[in-house]
Amino acid sequence: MAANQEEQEQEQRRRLIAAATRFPLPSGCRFSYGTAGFRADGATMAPAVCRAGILAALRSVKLAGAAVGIVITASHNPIGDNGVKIADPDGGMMAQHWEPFADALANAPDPDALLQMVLQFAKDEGIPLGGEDTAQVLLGRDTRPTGAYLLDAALQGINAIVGARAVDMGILTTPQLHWMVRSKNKGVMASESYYFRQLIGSFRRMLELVPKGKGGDEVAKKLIVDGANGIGGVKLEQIKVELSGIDISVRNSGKEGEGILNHMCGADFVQKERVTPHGFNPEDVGVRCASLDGDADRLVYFRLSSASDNRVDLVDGDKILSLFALFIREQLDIVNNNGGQANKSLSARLGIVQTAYANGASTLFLKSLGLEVVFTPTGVKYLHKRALEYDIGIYFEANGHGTVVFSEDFISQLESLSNELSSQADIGSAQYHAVMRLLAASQLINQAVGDALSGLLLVEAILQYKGWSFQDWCGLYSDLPSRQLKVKVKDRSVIVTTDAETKVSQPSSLQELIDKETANYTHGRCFVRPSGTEDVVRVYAEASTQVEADGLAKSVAHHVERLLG
Ligand SMILES: CC(=O)N[C@H]1[C@@H](OP(=O)(O)O)O[C@H](CO)[C@@H](O)[C@@H]1O
Ligand SMILES: [Mg+2]
Repeated sequence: MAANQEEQEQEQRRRLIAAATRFPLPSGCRFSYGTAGFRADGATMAPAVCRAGILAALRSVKLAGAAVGIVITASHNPIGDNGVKIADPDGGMMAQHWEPFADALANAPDPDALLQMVLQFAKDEGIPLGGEDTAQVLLGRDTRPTGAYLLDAALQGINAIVGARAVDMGILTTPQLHWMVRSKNKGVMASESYYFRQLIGSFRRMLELVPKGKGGDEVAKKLIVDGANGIGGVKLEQIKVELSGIDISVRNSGKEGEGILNHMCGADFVQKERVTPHGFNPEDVGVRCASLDGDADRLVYFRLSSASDNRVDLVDGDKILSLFALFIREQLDIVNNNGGQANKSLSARLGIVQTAYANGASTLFLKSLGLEVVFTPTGVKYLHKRALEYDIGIYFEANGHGTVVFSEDFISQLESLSNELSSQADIGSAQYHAVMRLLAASQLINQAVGDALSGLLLVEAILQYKGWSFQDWCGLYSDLPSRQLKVKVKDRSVIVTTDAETKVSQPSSLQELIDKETANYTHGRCFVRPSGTEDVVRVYAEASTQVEADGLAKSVAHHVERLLG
């Protein structure tokens, strides 16, 4: 072995031992890379975050030095929590087949075990350690107080891999960081100002394409946004002056003294509690409002129904998805039915992706439009992957996380059609406008991951295009009453599900009981699954009245307790 190579190997070993020694794993601590990466009390997270740094650098080396991302956030969870997740070079979640290694690495009991694990994994996966400039990792974090400390732990993890370079992108929304990773690998400027420019520019183009006479009055342009006292509010404050054609005021904006992150506010709170967030009052009755979560990757809309209490009419992820689907279908129809010239039509497979938590009324509505609707297990990584199988894939979780993904092939079809039409002086035609709207929408909506800021701007542009009020949108269909319950059991992994989590395969007696209970209710639907982020079993039930949905959820929860308690 060349002396130089031996030195580098020794250096690699030394660095890994040093990093692991600096952040020892407290005894009894166990991390699991779930749907949202590692997540726990922020004060206990440093060992997992440091090891996530090592992991991200290894992933970049494996992928020939392509940029990989690390986000330090615990999303909608309380301010004391924190977490870490890794973004792959395409801006999506880390490939699932690396998750078992992520778990093993995070739980390596001591520095030597960690070193052996990394060396073995590198050998098995063919990861060449010890080279120069072999990896780059972009880092972002949200506004949590433990963020700076954990960022340092992540940096030390990354620097434990020889040849890895860490780039701190600053305090960002989660989708901004995912966008930057994707952009970096596509050779686009991966800066915040470029991200903002893309959002602002494509939003402006969308508004320019609103038919004359639509677009609504000043009241329709008014929007109040609950920023969850997190980073989304901060960023929206930063760009709102540059967004013409819309009048945004931000509450719970994350400014000093305005309130606590995610406390009595934010998309998760509004969607679960169905009441106004902190900072809203009776004067807001009837105004269109939106709510972001703590890292701004979830978005829901709401309206305070009356001045006498704080209940809201909710527009959740399912209804945002429905609005997007209607809009895109309409544009495709305009493109394909205009003039009927076959050489100017677009063949596009449009697919809708939901999970079992999607309200049954939304699925019925989408299917009644003739759309293809498919289901995946819970978790963005499953939805996003499935959506990529279409020319245009639209996915949303009911809780407000989702986006619209366009295939590269479809984008080039759009671009050549727009060139063809403009060269034939067809730029005044409805067909040309529809093509331009689809192109602008593909620029506006984040292609890497669900993004509350870009989703909000697409919603606002579509409402103006359609000349729709909140009421028009909300009235697309009526949600079936539903209830979600959590059940604490000894070991939630005992439950195994199938058919996109809609059926329990083990213990089989449990599915029989669920079927029996469900049969007692009109429009009854019920499923149970172990949570991927909390130590609970979740029960979801739907029925034609709230009392019935509550009754079904409760009786099934009892069976879960009795069988697995
Ligand atoms: C019912 C529900 O809302 N589940 C959430 C929650 O997952 P669970 O596996 O249900 O704990 O957190 C995930 C990550 O944020 C999110 O993707 C998912 O939708
Ligand atoms: Mg989030």
